[in-house]
Order: sequence, then structure tokens, then C-alpha cells
Amino acid sequence: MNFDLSHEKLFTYLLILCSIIISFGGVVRTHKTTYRACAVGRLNMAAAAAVVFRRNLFPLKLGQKACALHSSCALRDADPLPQASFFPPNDATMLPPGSFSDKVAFVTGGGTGLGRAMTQGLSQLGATCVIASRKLEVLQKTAEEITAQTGNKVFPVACDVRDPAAVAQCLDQMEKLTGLPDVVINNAAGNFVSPSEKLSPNGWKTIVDIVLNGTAFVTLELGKRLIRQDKGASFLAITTIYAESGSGFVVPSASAKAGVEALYKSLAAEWGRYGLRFNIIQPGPIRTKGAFSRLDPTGAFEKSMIGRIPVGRLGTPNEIKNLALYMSSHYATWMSGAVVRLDGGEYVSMAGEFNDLRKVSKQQWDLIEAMIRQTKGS
Ligand SMILES: CCCCCCCCC/C=C\C=C\C(=O)SCCNC(=O)CCNC(=O)[C@H](O)C(C)(C)COP(=O)(O)OP(=O)(O)OC[C@H]1O[C@@H](n2cnc3c(N)ncnc32)[C@H](O)[C@@H]1OP(=O)(O)O
Ligand SMILES: NC(=O)C1=CN([C@@H]2O[C@H](COP(=O)(O)OP(=O)(O)OC[C@H]3O[C@@H](n4cnc5c(N)ncnc54)[C@H](OP(=O)(O)O)[C@@H]3O)[C@@H](O)[C@H]2O)C=CC1
Repeated sequence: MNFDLSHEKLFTYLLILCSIIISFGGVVRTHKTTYRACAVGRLNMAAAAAVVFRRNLFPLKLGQKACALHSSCALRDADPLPQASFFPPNDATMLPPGSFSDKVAFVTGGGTGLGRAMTQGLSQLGATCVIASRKLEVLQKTAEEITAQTGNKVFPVACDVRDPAAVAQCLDQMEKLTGLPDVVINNAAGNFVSPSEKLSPNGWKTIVDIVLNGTAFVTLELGKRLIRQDKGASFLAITTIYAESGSGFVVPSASAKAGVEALYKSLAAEWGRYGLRFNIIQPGPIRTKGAFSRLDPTGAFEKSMIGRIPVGRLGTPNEIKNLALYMSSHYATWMSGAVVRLDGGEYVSMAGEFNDLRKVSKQQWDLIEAMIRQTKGS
């Protein structure tokens, strides 16, 4: 057997060994700092795994090695690219105050991440909001914080969107609290990266149930109730850029999000006659705990991801909020069946055959041009 114990590999093995020792309650002294083992040893394993990933993809400088064992270091954010200074995010709320006065909004997954930002925006502009997801405590905290900030009521309702009976109960509760909504945002989702050959049937089902079936249960049940009451409304679904292209390693999510897009485009055609509009936002990468902890848990991929975004940075929850508010508002009553991508240009950047030529330098271009010109007449 050939044991190739190069410097690089030896260091990686040492890291894993250290993390195992730490996991069992040891104490490691690096330079002047003592890192006591984390209460949960798994964190150290995760940190070591992160280091292994990062070292393979983006080799660490020597000075970073000591920090690399510490889980907080492993999950440091990647920097934006220089051109990002041309494109600063504007987090201010775009629509005029009162744009959603006397309106009721229902947001699934409204307790965290993008759902929370959209709820905050709707509430700030006058809407009474109902937010629904599984974790009532999380919803309650968000609801209290937003209500205190805006003065408009946010109601938390526990609901697992995978369960049609729970969805019906949640909507019953909503009808009692606020009446049926004018604005519906289907934002709840589940996802994780995994090689498809490792997916169990239940892994597949879990994601498809949350994303596609959950959106369908909420949308169909609400749609039927709105039609019965002859009440118009705007429906918005949050999908993702790979709903269009598909993507390896998130296959259940890609399949389900594509299904959501088909559902919304179909209903836009069928239910316009009942006063219902259906639109879709496809966000690019935006740092939220829910997404990044499941899609880039080691932090190893963020830098390369930012590298392929022409605008040179991640999006912000407030950028999605502003677009979602516009699409859900009375300014957008002519918009239905629309799919709007908001991704800093990432999708087209990944799609174009020649886009990697961005890496070619000025001198290299001179050389290439000369070579091409030499072919004249050949
Ligand atoms: C390239 C770098 C990328 C960086 C970031 C990129 C940003 C762009 C993002 C683009 C799109 C984003 C889309 C999103 O949807 S992000 C939002 C993500 N948020 C969430 O997922 C929040 C909710 N998630 C959850 O609650 C859980 O993560 C859940 C697993 C989806 C559901 O929880 P639960 O119902 O409790 O399910 P179980 O834990 O019981 O698991 C069910 C089933 O699934 C299997 N499974 C779980 N995790 C994995 C995994 N990592 N790998 C493989 N399989 C997994 C689990 O084993 C169960 O199956 P079985 O019973 O057969 O064991
Ligand atoms: N962040 C990003 O880069 C991108 C995000 N997106 C999309 O944006 C949306 C929001 O994601 P983000 O804010 O990042 O992530 P979060 O994880 O913060 O949001 C997901 C929300 O869905 C809720 N949820 C999950 N499962 C269920 C369920 N079974 N029933 C009801 N609610 C559920 C969660 O609440 P709870 O746990 O309480 O149930 C949570 O509030 C998602 O649709 C996601 O696909 C799209 C592209 C990029």
C-alpha cells in the first residue's frame, strides 16, 4: 500500500485527530489562547470538516492554521468583490408609507430569514400580518418584535404546511383573527445539499412535501376560500434560480421549486378571472441562517459563489423584501404569471459558455487577438 503522507495531508489528519480529542472533552492550547472544548463535541468535528473542505478548495495561509480549529473561525463570511462598491444594497423600504393600509398579508415561513424581512416590510407599510410555520416560539418572537417596531399587529400561527388538515386549521384561525388575506407569500421551504445517491425516499419526500405540496396545499385551500368569498388577492412564491436550470446536489429542492413555478404560472392563467394574481421571485444567494447552514455548512463555497456573481456580492433580505412588496402591491396589478430573477447576475454568469474569459488578462487578450488576426485568409 502506498501511504502518501505529504505535509498537506499530515496536517489534515492531525486536525481531525485533534478535533476528536477535543470532542471528548480535552483542552487545546494554541499560541496564547486556550480553546476549551465546546459543550457539544460535534461542533468541533464540524469545524475540522470545514477546515478540510476549505484547505482542499482554498488553501489556508500558515497564520490561519491555529484559528482554523475554532468553529466560529471556520464559518467566517467571505468578502465581496471590489466591484460590489458600485452596487451597494439599498435596504430602505421602497414603496410609500401606507401602501398596505387595511390589507391583510399571510406569509409562510415568516418567522425567519427572507420571510421575516418581507413580513417586516408589509407591516411597516400598514398591513396586518399572519405568519405561519412549525416553530411557534420563533414566530411569536418575530411577531412581537415586528409589532413593537411598526405598531401593526402580526399574528403567529403554528402550521406544518406538509399537512393539509393543519393548513386548513391554520386558515380557519386566520379567518377568525383577520379575515382572508389580500397578500399571500408562499416562502416556507426545506433544503439540504446531498449527493443524490445518498438520498433516502423520506429525504426526497420531506423536501418535496414542504416546498411543492406545502405551497400547493396553502395556495389551493386559500384560493378556494377567496373564490367562495369573491375576494381578490395577490399570491407570490419564492423559488430560486435553479428552479429553471436544475442543479445537482439539491435535486429534491430543484424539482419541487420547478413544480411550484409550474403551479403558479398555471394558476395565473386559470384564476385571473377570480381576481387572483400569481407571481414568482427567484432569489440568488442571500445569507440567511436557514439557507447557509444547510447549503454551505462549512463555509467553503461562499467565496467561489461570490466570484461568479457579476455584481460581486450576495443579496440582502431587504432587496427581496422590496421586490416582493412591489409585486404584491396595488402598483403591480397588471403583473401576473411573472417570474422575476433577483440574483446579482449569477444565473447568466453561470450559463454563458465564454464567461470564464473574465479571467483572461489584458496582455493575454493582446496575444489571443493577434493569434486570431493571423488566421485571416486561412
Ligand atoms: C454553493 C454554496 C451554496 C451556499 C448558499 C447558497 C444560497 C442559494 C440558495 C438557493 C436556494 C435555497 C433554497 C432553500 O430552500 S434555503 C432554505 C433552507 N431552510 C430550511 O431548510 C429550513 C427548514 N429545514 C428543516 O427543517 C430541515 O433541514 C429539513 C431536513 C428540511 C426538514 O426537517 P424534518 O422534517 O425534521 O426532517 P428530518 O430531519 O426528520 O429528515 C427527513 C429526512 O431527510 C433526511 N435528511 C435530512 N438531512 C439530510 C442531509 N443533510 N443529507 C441527506 N439526508 C438528509 C433524513 O435522514 C430523513 O430521511 P430518513 O427518514 O430516510 O432518514
Ligand atoms: N437564502 C437564500 O439564499 C435563498 C432562499 N430562497 C428561498 O427563500 C425562502 C426563504 O428561505 P430563507 O429565509 O433563506 O431560509 P429559512 O430557513 O430562514 O426559511 C424557511 C422557512 O420555512 C419554514 N418551514 C420549513 N418547513 C416548514 C413546514 N413544514 N411548514 C411550515 N413552515 C416551514 C421555516 O420555519 P419553521 O422551521 O418554524 O417551520 C422557515 O421559517 C425559501 O423559499 C427558500 O427556498 C431561494 C433562493 C436563495
